[in-house]
Amino acid sequence: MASSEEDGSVEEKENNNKKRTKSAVATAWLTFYNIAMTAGWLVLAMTMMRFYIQKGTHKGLYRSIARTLKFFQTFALVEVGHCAIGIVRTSVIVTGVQVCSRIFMVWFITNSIRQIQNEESVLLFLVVWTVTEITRYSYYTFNLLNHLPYFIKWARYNLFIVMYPLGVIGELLTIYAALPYVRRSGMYCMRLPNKYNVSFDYYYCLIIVMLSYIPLFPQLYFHMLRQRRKMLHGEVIVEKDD
Ligand SMILES: CCCCCCCCCCCCC[C@@H](O)CC(=O)SCCNC(=O)CCNC(=O)[C@H](O)C(C)(C)COP(=O)(O)OP(=O)(O)OC[C@H]1O[C@@H](n2cnc3c(N)ncnc32)[C@H](O)[C@@H]1OP(=O)(O)O
Repeated sequence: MASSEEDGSVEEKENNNKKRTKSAVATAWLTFYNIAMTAGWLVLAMTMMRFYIQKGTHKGLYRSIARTLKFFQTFALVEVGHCAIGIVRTSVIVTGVQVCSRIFMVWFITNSIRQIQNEESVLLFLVVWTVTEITRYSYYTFNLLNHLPYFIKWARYNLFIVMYPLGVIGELLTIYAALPYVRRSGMYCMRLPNKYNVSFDYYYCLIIVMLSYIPLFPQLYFHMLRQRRKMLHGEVIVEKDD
């Protein structure tokens, strides 16, 4: 009996040690990740401001930041992994939709269709994303370091109220502007007959993507409103599992 109790406590200690090491490694990685992402989006903000001050126009701005934007926005895929392995307490689905829709906007819309890169709507979502991500990653960083200034917490859980709809407007207007070019060029389309016997029309795919904002965006927005109530007003919220 005594020996099994001893075994139990040794096992428990080992488990606790493993958890501690795992959480120390996870915290170190998350701190590094969030600092790198804050820095990346700050570089984007500074490049955009410098471009606008020097040229006095937003035309050509996308080209000047394209590489940095593609790198940091694509790297955010790591966040889906963070949720999947459980080192952050966020839904894989919510994070997955958020990150994938952004990657889609960058790679399959803005980067692929040169003719729309100078649209005002592109500038709108770029500015909104940049402000949001600098706030979000600096919030996570200071939070992990246990030195979170209240104004960053306030910004994280208030700015999105306006920024989220503005970002969505920018994204939807950009996809809408892309439609005529996609239709005319037939890009990413597969017409029958072909050896795979599959037909795909990117134009209709884009219309479906636009329509999918109707059910998906409110879920992300209400998720953030619940987070806001929890973080700023201390409300206990029971979330359903994925
Ligand atoms: C393939 C084709 C796809 C086509 C799909 C088309 C449909 C698309 C519809 C979607 C529209 C999206 C539009 C969007 O792109 C527009 C914009 O973004 S505009 C700019 C405004 N945006 C925002 O404000 C973004 C808000 N969203 C988010 O912040 C996150 O992405 C989200 C995952 C939605 C929510 O975040 P989360 O659930 O993580 O909330 P919290 O920040 O409160 O965090 C919860 C806890 O997790 C800890 N955490 C999370 N991440 C980290 C991290 N990196 N490091 C450390 N800790 C982290 C956090 O601290 C919390 O922990 P605790 O509860 O212990 O305090």
